Amino acid sequence: MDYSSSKLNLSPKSNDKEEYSSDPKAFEEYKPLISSLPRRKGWVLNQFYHYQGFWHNLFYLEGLLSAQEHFKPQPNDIFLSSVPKSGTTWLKALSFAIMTRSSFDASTNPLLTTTPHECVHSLEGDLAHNLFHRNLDTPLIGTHVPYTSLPKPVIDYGCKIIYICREPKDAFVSLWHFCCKASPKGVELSAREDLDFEEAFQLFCEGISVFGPYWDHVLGYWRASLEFPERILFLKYENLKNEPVFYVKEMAKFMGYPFSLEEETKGMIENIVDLCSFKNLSKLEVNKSGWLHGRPYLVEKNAFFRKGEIGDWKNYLKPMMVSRLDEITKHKFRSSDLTFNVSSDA
Ligand SMILES: Nc1ncnc2c1ncn2[C@@H]1O[C@H](COP(=O)(O)OS(=O)(=O)O)[C@@H](OP(=O)(O)O)[C@H]1O
Repeated sequence: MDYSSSKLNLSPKSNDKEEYSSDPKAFEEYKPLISSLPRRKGWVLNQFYHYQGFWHNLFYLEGLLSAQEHFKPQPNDIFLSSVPKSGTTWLKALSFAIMTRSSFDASTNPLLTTTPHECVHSLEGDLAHNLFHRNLDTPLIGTHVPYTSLPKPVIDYGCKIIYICREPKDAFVSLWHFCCKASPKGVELSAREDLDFEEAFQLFCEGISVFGPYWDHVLGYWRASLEFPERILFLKYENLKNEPVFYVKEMAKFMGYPFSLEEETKGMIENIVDLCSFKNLSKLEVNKSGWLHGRPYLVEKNAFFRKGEIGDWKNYLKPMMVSRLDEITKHKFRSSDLTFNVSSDA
């Protein structure tokens, strides 16, 4: 099996415009709708469009519209869903390693030579921009699409979904760093307008971030997971970080690939946790250098591996910012029993 993205023909072209799609004609039909949507200044790309209650950049919006119209899942597909910067890369790696563990040993796993984002393609990104051609060997699909915007067959077929979320202050800090490393196509990073931290913070608080409002995205999947617990597994980055073995076991059970007693005794769960750890993945050559293709902006693969810690917000947010974000989180989640440890000492 070749998990690289080369088959997908998603390499960035040197003349890619700032807001491009892989084949502009493929999305022509969505132009009238898109041009009628409310829009705002985005973070990396110029515009965010407001669609079905969430903010999207053009590339992913076109992908989403196409997925809503054309995408047919297989009933055994498992969707790995998240708001950006909540643990997507890690979730992809873990799910891929769980699902493929009988096909590979420690020295042959594709994760050693292929990035997690190329092992598990994204619905509104890679797949939608490549007419949904996919590798059916591993029925895993990544997505940042909000629950209420998922293509209807994903819900109707009862596809399983694993959702990961992260404490919002850490998610914001991670997103800001990532956006500083991403550059619109055709624009040198050094020539790019700086992304002002305070301005990004203000936008994030107003709900204007990619696939945001952040809180609404989390709440959508949280409520759905309470309604359909057999179909949606809701994870928090912090819990996965603190108790990886427990949660990897839960994930495998949920996915329908439970660990046998023999596998557990042999330390298979620990092996997967180690393979997919930040420490291990971030030092692999494949994740250290080169560009990740198939994105609407230019970004190096190492931008997906920064620190991988809980509580890095303490190094960036002023006290006023901390209380503002904590207040928004409390307010937004007030009618749910969803909590993050929002105290400033977390
Ligand atoms: N294996 C592993 N373990 C723990 N943490 C990890 C791992 N891989 C990536 N990361 C950290 O996750 C942050 C990136 O978030 P995402 O993967 O959701 O980004 S994306 O949505 O796919 O663009 C980003 O967090 P920050 O370090 O806080 O910026 C990454 O460093």
